[in-house]
Amino acid sequence: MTHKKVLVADRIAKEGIDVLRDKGYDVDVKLDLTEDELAAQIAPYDAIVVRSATPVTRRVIEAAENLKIIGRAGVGVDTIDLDAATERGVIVCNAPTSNIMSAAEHTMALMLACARQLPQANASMHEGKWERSKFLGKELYEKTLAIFGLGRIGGLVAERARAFGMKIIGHDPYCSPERADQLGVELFERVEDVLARADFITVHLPKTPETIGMFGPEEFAAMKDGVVLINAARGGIYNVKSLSDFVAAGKIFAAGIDMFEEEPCTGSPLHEFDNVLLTPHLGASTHEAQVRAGVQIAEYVSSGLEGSIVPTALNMTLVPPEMMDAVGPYVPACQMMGRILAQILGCIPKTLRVEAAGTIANADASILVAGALDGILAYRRAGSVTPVNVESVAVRHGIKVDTASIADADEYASAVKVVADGVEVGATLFGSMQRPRIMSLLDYKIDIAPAKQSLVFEYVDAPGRIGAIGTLLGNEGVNITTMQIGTKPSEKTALVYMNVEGSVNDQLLEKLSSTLDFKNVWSFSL
Ligand SMILES: NC(=O)c1ccc[n+]([C@@H]2O[C@H](COP(=O)([O-])OP(=O)(O)OC[C@H]3O[C@@H](n4cnc5c(N)ncnc54)[C@H](O)[C@@H]3O)[C@@H](O)[C@H]2O)c1
Ligand SMILES: O=C(O)CC[C@@H](O)C(=O)O
Repeated sequence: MTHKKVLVADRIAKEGIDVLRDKGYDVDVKLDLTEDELAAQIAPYDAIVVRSATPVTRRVIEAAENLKIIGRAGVGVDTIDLDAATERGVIVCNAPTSNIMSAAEHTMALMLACARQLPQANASMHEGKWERSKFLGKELYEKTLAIFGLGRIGGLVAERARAFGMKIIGHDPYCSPERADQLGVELFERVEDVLARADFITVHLPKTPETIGMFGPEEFAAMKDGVVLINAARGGIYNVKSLSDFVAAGKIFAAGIDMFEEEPCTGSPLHEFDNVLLTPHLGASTHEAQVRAGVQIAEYVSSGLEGSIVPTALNMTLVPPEMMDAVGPYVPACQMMGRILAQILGCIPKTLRVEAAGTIANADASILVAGALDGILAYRRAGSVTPVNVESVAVRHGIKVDTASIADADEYASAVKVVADGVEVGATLFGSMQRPRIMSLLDYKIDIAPAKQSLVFEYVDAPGRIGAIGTLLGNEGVNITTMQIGTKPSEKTALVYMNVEGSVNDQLLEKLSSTLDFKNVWSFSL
C-alpha cells in the first residue's frame, strides 16, 4: 500500500509531525528550501505544511502533481497563492486560533517594554552603567489605546489592556457595535478621529492592499506627540520610511515592531533608533503556540487528505459535519460513475446532471458534482476536481452542470444518479463498509458491485445471447466473475453488465461486436 506523502517545509512542533506520522503518512521534513528547490521537489507530495518562512507560490503549486492541501501552521496565509491553489482544487487551511494568545501577549510585552524603555535600560546595565534618571517611562494606566483591527488578536489585546486600566478606542469597519461593546471599545469610523486621541496605537490587521501602507506621513502627522506604536501583525502596515522619519523627528516616544515587509530583515532604517524595539517575528514563538499550531494543522491536513471536513479551509464552503457524514461516502461512487460515463461517451460531456435521492436529497450537491467531474476528467487525465475548484473546472471545460433533489430513492434509502450528455448511471451504497453498487445504467435496472474490469453489452433481447457471449469469452480466456442483466421490455432490448478477468483488448471487442450483432459493447476499467 502506498502512503500519502506530506512535506513539512518549515519548523513545526515535533508533536505536529508525530500526529501526521501516527496517522500513517510518509512525512518528509525539508527546511529552508528556495522556491526553485521546492518547485523541483513538490511533485509527489499530497500535502505541504508551512509557517511564514516558506512561500507557496503559483510556480510551486503548478509544479505539484498530487497536491490536495496546503496547511499553514499559524494565522496569516499571505505567503500562499490562494488563487493558484483554488484553480488547482487545492485546499488551503490554517490554524487560526493556535497562536493568537501568544501574539496578544507579545503585543502587551512590546507595549510595556516600549513604555518603560526596558531594552535600553537592560543594554545600559549590561554595559556596567547605573542610569536611573535616564529611563523615565510612561504608565499604561488611564492612557488611551487605539486598536486597528478588532478580530481575534485585537479582541484579546483589548481585554488585556482593560486590565491595565486603559481606555480603549478602535477602528474596524467589519466589527459590529455589539462586539465592540462586549470588548469595551469605543468604535470610530474615521481613522483620523482615532489617531488624534490615542496615546498608544496597535495594529492587528491582515495584510491586504488596503492595510499595507495604511499609516503614512499624513497619519503620523495626525498622531499625538509622544505616541507609542506597536505592530505585531504584518510588515509595512506602518510605512517604514515615514515611521523612521517621525521617530527621527522626536514625534514618537517608542515603537515596538515584530513584523517586516521582507523577512528575514537584518537592516532597515528602523535599526538606527534605540527607542524602536525590534523582534524577529516572535509573536507566535512560544512553546504553547507552536504545539497548538503544529497539532491543529496536522489534524486539519489529515482531514483534508481523508476527504473529511476541513474546518479552517479558506477557499471552500463549509459543509456541516452531519451532511458530510451522509454525502461524503458517495464521493467515491460519483467518481466511479464519472469514469464509467467518460468511457461510454469517449469525450468530455457538454452537460452533467447529478441527482441526489432519498436521505441525501437535500445534501450539498457540489461535493457529488466534484466527485463525478473528477471521475470524468481523471479518466481523460485532465486534472483533479475537488469542491474547491468544481465550478471553475466546469466552466473551463464548457460543461453545463445541473443538480436535482429527488425525495424518493425507489427501494433504496439513498442513491445518486449521474447523467452526462443524456447517458445515465445510478449507484447506491451497500453494507456497513458503504461500498458503491451500480443500480442502473442507460436506464436499465441492474444491481451489481463494480469491479476493476467490466464488459457491458446492449442488444435486442433474444434467447441464447448470454450463452453465446460466455462461449466466446471462454474461448478467448476471459473469465466472467459476476454478471447482471437488465431489460427494457417495451423496447425489447437488454443490457448485460459483466465483471471479468483476463485480457480484454480492442481485437476482442471487435470480435464480440462483429460476431454477435450487439447494439453497443463497452469495456470499462475502473
Ligand atoms: N506576530 C505574529 O507572529 C502573528 C501571529 C499571529 C497572527 N499575526 C497576524 O496578526 C493579524 C491579525 O490576526 P487575527 O487572527 O486577529 O486576524 P482576524 O482576521 O481575526 O482580525 C483581523 C481584523 O482586521 C479587521 N480589518 C480588516 N481590514 C481592515 C481595515 N482596512 N481597517 C480596519 N480593520 C480591518 C477585520 O475586520 C478583522 O476584525 C494578521 O495579520 C495575522 O497574520 C501575527
Ligand atoms: O511563527 C509563525 O509561524 C508566524 C506566525 C504569524 O505570523 C501568523 O500569521 O500566524
